Amino acid sequence: LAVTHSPPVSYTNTLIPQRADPHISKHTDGYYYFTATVPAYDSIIIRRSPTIQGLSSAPETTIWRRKSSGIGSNQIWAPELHHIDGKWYMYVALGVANEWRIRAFVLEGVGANPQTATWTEKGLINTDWDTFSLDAHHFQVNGTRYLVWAQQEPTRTDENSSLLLAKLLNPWTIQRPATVISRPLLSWERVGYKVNEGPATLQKNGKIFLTYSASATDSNYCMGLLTASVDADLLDPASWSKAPLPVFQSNGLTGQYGPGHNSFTVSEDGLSDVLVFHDRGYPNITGDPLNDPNRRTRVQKVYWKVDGTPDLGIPVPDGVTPVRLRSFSFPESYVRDYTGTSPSGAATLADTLFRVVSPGLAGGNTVSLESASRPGMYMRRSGTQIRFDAGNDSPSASFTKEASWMRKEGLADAKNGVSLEAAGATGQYLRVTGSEGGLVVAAVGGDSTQKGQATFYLE
Ligand SMILES: OC[C@@H]1O[C@@H](O)[C@H](O)[C@H]1O
Repeated sequence: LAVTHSPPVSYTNTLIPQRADPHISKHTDGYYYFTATVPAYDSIIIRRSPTIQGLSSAPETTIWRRKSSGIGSNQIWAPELHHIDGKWYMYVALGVANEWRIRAFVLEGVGANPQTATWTEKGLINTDWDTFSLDAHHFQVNGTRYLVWAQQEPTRTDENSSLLLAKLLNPWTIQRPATVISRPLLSWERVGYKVNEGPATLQKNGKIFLTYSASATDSNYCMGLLTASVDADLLDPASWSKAPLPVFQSNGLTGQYGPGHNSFTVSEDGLSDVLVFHDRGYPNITGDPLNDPNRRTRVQKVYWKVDGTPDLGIPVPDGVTPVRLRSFSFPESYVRDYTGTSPSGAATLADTLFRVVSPGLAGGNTVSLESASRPGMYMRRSGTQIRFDAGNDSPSASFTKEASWMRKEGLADAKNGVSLEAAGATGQYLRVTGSEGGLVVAAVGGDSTQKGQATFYLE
């Protein structure tokens, strides 16, 4: 299985404050379309931009507003915009005033640009049960259109929602009966509320990866992963295997809490998969988390494991998204963060994420590598060894120099690779010593092995 390697992405988080359940989709007109839940739960908005980062400042159009009575006169949750057979469809959960009655609903939009399209109501998605239903997501596999959504099963009222799947007869009508493909049975799915919701899909390597969110929408909120083969009978629950542990969750070191209700899109160059999700920048919430307006939209790159499955890693810190440095000499190993003077054990994706700080701590045209999983920790040379140490507000001159590097063309691949020469130590380069990721700083002569050890690909 060919592992997907793609150039780094560069986005700045937070992308959009106070926008939850973010849905970004790239359309054939070259625009990214964004919709999400607004804190007042009273309208459906759309933004568009030729770039993902541009969505942060793009004007927001309201295409639908809360009604005075009936369905749509209360919560408006988790809209998703899909273009199907030449028309736009907005899947959204709508509530009814003065009662806890939320149901999945569909709007249809006619017009090239959904911000100016003519929107009409196609009505409720008629499922088998008249119960709490939300977070409908449309996807297509081998030409068949499916809808997956969250709904409370009438026989399991001690739980809030399971994930249901059905074929679509048309964009607003499912083929019944639907199939339950996942229930909130694992401990991490049942903290605060017993929830499986916010499904999203990504297809690659002959597989369909369905992420979903679990537990209450506070810092316990996290994401799970269901996987099936694209050739399987997706309506057979046995076709889906569930990851036993969360694949994305709160991270105190990066300051990200309750990440979830994601969508997937692709980078501008079309080469990278991009995870779009919401979280908060603080763990503690007073009152019902749904009344806290600060779920914000964030984006980061999806990496792929050698077994062809997605690796979401950790929610990265605020600021510019990090990169990985893959070794030229040891193609499946990466520069990694570690404590002490050498790495031990297998590296996680998180260990290999670095922010390229430019200019570096030594200023000028140096760069520094800051660990994204341990913000504030910098890669520095200590004699011929490499350590990761905390920079502080007034780092010593020796620290800034030892933690700064000259970014050069790759010694073994000038076109695509990079090499890092120690600032203030001409000819001394960062070199990886083996597939376990040990690092040294040493001279590189004409020897191709040494040049290879000193060359990295940014991802
Ligand atoms: O944001 C409103 C709701 O909160 C989450 O629980 C759901 O996924 C979403 O529909």
